[in-house]
Amino acid sequence: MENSNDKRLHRTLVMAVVDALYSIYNEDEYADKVVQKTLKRDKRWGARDRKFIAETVYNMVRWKRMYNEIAGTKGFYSRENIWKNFSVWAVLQGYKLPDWRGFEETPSRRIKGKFDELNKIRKFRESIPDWLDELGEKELGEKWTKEIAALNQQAEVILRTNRLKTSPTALKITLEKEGVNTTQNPDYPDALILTERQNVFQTEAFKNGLFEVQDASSQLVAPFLQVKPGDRVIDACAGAGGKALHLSSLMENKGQIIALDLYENKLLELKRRAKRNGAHNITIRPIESNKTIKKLHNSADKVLIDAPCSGIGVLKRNPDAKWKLQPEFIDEIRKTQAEILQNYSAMLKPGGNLVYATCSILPSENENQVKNFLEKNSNFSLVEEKKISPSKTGFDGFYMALLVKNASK
Ligand SMILES: C[S@@+](CC[C@H](N)C(=O)[O-])C[C@H]1O[C@@H](n2cnc3c(N)ncnc32)[C@H](O)[C@@H]1O
Repeated sequence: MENSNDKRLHRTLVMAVVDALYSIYNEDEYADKVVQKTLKRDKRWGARDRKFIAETVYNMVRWKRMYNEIAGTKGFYSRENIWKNFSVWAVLQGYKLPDWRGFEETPSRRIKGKFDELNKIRKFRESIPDWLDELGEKELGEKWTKEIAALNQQAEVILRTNRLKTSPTALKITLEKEGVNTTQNPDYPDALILTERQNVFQTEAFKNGLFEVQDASSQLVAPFLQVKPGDRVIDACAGAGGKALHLSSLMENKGQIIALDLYENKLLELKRRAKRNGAHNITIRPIESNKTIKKLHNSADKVLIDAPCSGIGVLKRNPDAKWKLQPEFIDEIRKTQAEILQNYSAMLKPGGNLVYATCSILPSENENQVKNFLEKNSNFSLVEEKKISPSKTGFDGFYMALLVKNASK
């Protein structure tokens, strides 16, 4: 906790934070979208102002339960309650509270005492709902304590070099010329990690398709499928195409990638991104019914199932998901995962590779799904699996399993 008396709060910035939180809590809007919109509100805001708004909103969402407990504001989110939570945040950050209406009776010493007390209990310390804390402990045992702590750290901004257009070394130099400094990590060959958080979508390098923003763990999924130029690949849950674009780059634009998803709007976004990336070997196909899948039976050399999941592995990126996720949703998504794995694996040719991946760290969405699938499908075998731990890597939590469909059956 910082304790500097010259830290001052600026009313317009605090108002922007309160408005943003109001939208996130009451209008069911995603935190990242709300922050983006809020930052556009005043062109005079400089880099420090923008940083204050973005970081404060994320931190207040991330530690919401802790602030609710201290401020006594559980349950509903009137502006008055958001101001109360804000004053708790400000006291804990060492701000000298200005003489504004609403701040007069803030009990600074009691706030600090209550914080120390609650900090001893994991569900308060990590600011998560009871059910999530119970589920994490049930599934991961002792490991949960470290993982949830890591998932509460702010995510770094990571770029994936588009090798269809450039190399990581060349991109690093190009970005430096645009004022964006990055570092490399030998474990993630295509990745450039920003040394300082900034908006990279405005760079010419981005507009020219030289990179995409993609977490380091997520960058391990496409290479795990072991594609080669000329393959026919199905990306069965392609969404807006983070992995499909990477596959295209690994395939050097040769062969074919069929990108499927239930939602056409996501695939249309993929198409726009593919154009910017110069990725010409991706065809999009919305899944209209089981017929779409049946027509593709036994047709692919490689299948990627980047399955819909709880997203618990990417909480550092989406802290509002802690409040939006419901246990019933996770129960449903497990059923969907099992169905997808069973039905979509049939699109693979004998001898082909299948990768099942999620951005979850829960065994029930990961290795247990694969184990159940293998028990029912003796014509598949497990080649390798990777469980990516946020606490060990500092990046998102991911799971990926490489399966092969036996050639003889
Ligand atoms: C983890 S996201 C995919 C992310 C994407 N592959 C990427 O790298 O950017 C899972 C995707 O599965 C899609 N989905 C959900 N249910 C599906 C189903 N039954 N069949 C196919 N896709 C589905 C969702 O719309 C979502 O885009």
